[in-house]
Amino acid sequence: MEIKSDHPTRVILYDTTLRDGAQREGLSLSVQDKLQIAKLLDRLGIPFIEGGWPGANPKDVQFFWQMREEPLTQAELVAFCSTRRPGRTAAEDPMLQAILAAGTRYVTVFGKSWDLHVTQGLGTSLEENLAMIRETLTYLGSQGRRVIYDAEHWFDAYRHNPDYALQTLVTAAEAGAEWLVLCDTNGGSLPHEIAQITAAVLAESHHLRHLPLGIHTHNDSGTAVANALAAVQAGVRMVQGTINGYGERCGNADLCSLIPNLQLKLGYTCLPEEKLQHLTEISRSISEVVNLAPDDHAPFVGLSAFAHKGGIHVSAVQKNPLTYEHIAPEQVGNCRRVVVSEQSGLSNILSKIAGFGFVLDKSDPQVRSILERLKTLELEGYQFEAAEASFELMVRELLGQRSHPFEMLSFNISTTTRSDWSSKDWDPTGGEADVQSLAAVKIVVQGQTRVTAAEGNGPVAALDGALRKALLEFYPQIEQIHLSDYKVRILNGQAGTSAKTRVLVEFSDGHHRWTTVGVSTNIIEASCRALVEGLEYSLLPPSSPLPIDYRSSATATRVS
Ligand SMILES: CC(=O)SCCNC(=O)CCNC(=O)[C@H](O)C(C)(C)COP(=O)(O)OP(=O)(O)OC[C@H]1O[C@@H](n2cnc3c(N)ncnc32)[C@H](O)[C@@H]1OP(=O)(O)O
Ligand SMILES: CC(=O)C(=O)O
Repeated sequence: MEIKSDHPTRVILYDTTLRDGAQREGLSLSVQDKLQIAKLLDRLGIPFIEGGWPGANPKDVQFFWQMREEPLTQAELVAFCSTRRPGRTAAEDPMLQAILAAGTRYVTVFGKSWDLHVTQGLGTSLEENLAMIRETLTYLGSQGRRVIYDAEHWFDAYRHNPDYALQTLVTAAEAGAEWLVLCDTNGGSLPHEIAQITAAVLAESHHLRHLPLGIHTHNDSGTAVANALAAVQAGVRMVQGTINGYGERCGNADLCSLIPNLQLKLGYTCLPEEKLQHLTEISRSISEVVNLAPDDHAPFVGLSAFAHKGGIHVSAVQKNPLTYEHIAPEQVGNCRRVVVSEQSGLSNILSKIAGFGFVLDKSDPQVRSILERLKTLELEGYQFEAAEASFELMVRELLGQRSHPFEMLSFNISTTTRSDWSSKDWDPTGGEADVQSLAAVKIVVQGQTRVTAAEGNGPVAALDGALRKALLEFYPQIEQIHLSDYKVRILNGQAGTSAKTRVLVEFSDGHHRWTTVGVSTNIIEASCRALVEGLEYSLLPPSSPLPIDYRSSATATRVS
């Protein structure tokens, strides 16, 4: 397929997550990860996917090799490399042989534009750098490769020595480049500078064989996306960036922001409309593959990008989403969320409890009592936006809809050490059971009292074990439930050992996750409250498909 920028509103996307993105500190991709990401980008409809620098490391060589077995469905896979080294021919340069061996139709070559880099980085003459650009591109062209030319440090180069910078671009154009990409490599430029310098390059188009221009920006000034948008508005037709803005130092231009801004705000076409709706899913899938927690606050695709917390906002959004949303979340495959906290008003409560199946009116005193209880508990240290399962149980309690599948009457926990504990080297893993906890619980389940005990390497594990022992007999589904996260926060540190502790416990049944909260001056009690609520929540019947309408009578009726 021919990838062209012949329509005035078409912007060609070029993804470099697998190359420049992989230069991010803390990110390391296996060949399998790279293959998976390439497929996700292909599915999103990205036309150019830069796969890596074959020859720079054996992993990238292997990746390109494997990609031959599993070709992409619509995207062009691109191999990346530098111009030849000074003082040798292109054909002799092993890097260029590795690039050819990668077997892609397109290659991207980066060359020096800034005289400072030529004399101090490469340690060669300005003439030799021009020869390196010319001979590399000519050689790759003679081997049947189509070349995208990345002009490294373009904007700094142009500011320092515009004549020489332009000579490098003219050289690349005359040597057969198909695209000239202006790179803000150090990420130091601001949008107005990008716009001015891009316009100056476009004014020289007749010397550049009227080749289309691209933009590649870094986020060191926090303006990578704005800079890329400024360049597009000035006339470039290719945008290079990475998913989630991964990249060296402060990252590259984030395609997850760029694409919707270009497409939904500025009227350019980058992706087919139906593909844009996959953006959130692809962003999160890629963060999963690279093993980095997604940024919840990322524009467009973050979990909180359309989460409304302030009561004023929720009230208005329910009347018309345009009041506090810049686009409809569905356009990028995200969704609107309402969170409950001390910042809530009645509208937050109504919206949230409708999700639990309860439909009430704003004028209903029960709604106000839920709101008041929420605010009182948040003052005591609870945090319900992070613990929606506890919030649902509290709502059910206040509406007389909490079923209490069991009741914990009391618990007793002891922790003992081995006799030689103080003389042993400390093992932070708890290793050889130097410390053991024993928990006993007394609970009533379906009218029957049970006393059970269990050991664990800590008090919470022992308590969890004892509770499960009692519950399994009545609720075998408890077997599937496990604790997936446990967070502790000291709320008033200055109070020392009598400070309040907030415990958040996350549970999972392998399909769903839910979180509960407990607050107490005693960390064991706070944990126990969160534990008990988490297990109780798992025993709630599945949400009723029809919400229950509390508006017309005291007795609940289903809304049809
Ligand atoms: C702006 C960018 O993001 S460019 C891409 C940057 N990415 C990376 O560097 C990741 C991959 N890099 C690597 O694996 C290694 O650096 C390699 C394999 C490329 C080179 O490794 P080495 O040969 O050991 O060299 P080293 O990394 O120490 O130095 C880089 C060399 O490339 C040269 N070089 C830099 N840019 C260019 C260029 N455009 N054309 C030719 N040579 C270049 C430097 O002058 C330096 O050469 P020198 O050793 O003669 O001084
Ligand atoms: C080519 C490239 O990655 C840069 O100049 O930033």
